[in-house]
Amino acid sequence: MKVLFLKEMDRSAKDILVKNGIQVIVSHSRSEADYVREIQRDQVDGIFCRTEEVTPAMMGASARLKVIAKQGVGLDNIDVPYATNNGIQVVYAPGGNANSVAEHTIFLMLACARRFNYVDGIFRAGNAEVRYTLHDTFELKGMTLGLLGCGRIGQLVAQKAARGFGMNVIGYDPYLKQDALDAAITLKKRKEEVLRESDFISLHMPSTPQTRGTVGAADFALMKPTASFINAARGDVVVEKDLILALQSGRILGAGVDVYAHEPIGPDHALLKMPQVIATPHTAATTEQSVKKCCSMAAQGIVEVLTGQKISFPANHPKMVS
Ligand SMILES: NC(=O)C1=CN([C@@H]2O[C@H](COP(=O)(O)OP(=O)(O)OC[C@H]3O[C@@H](n4cnc5c(N)ncnc54)[C@H](OP(=O)(O)O)[C@@H]3O)[C@@H](O)[C@H]2O)C=CC1
Ligand SMILES: O=C(O)C(=O)CO
Repeated sequence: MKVLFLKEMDRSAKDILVKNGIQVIVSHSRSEADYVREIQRDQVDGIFCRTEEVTPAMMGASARLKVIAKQGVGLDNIDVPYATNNGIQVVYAPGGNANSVAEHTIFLMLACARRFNYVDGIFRAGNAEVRYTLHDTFELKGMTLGLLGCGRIGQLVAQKAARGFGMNVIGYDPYLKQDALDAAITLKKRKEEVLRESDFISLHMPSTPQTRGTVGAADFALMKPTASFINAARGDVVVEKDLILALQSGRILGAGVDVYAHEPIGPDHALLKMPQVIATPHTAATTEQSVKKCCSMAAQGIVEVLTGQKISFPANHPKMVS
């Protein structure tokens, strides 16, 4: 049995697979055509990905393909309907990176509240007296955080924000009920209520055909002009040009952004040009703990599909789609 890693993965993934008699091939391809050639040549049983696209052409290139594994949570880079229709299982790592992303979200909020880019830039440029001219910085305590999407990550953010920082947390999630949620969150029936009442809006919903492009100018228009927008979920859920305009026009105060409509972005991207934007290059889940956990969970999923053996532990269990 052979599994193709679309990029190099953490050692933990390879160790689990090799221990279970599965050969690992690490790809050096960067284009769909090259991946297809490799998959065709090696007739692999599995594909292991991070955020690389896994397309029907790639899945169709090996008659032996039984499993796609994702080191992470968002499955928007995998054509799941194609996999399902062709009997290919998709395994992933729900919750595996939730704490890292929740901590990163808090970091983005704090950095916005303290105008970190501005202060850091001016300090490095030689002005250590910026405290005398600094304005518009504030504590998180007492502020209202509005979550759009209250799943695993949203609920962890809520716990940290409410219990760690004394924030009020409200949320919108059309698929969850109040009694299924962490007590830190007060669920609102309408997204508009959350947008109007919050000092921070933080996005934690997946990118799906239903959510793509659903946060735009009308939503930014409802936010307080003193509010900041945080996105460590997916860039294409937001109409990025509307976010840029809302920031450039001062319609909203700032933003903390980890994900973009088209990744990777270059140094000339408008979001990187604004001091009121704290930007990271999709690193919210990039911690040692999260990478190891997600790699192990996804690798366990591959072993279960390819060998039929159950090796998982309840708290660290991969989820199968299709
Ligand atoms: N920046 C990064 O590195 C990372 C980003 N992510 C992103 O974060 C997303 C959330 O992750 P996680 O919390 O673990 O996932 P979960 O599935 O646990 O939570 C997502 C929640 O959003 C809900 N939801 C779906 N559509 C909407 C909507 N229109 N409005 C409000 N809520 C909605 C979902 O409902 P339902 O389940 O019923 O669809 C679910 O309750 C991932 O899908 C991924 O894209 C995740 C990890 C790392
Ligand atoms: O888990 C995910 O969805 C990620 O974006 C990891 O980088």
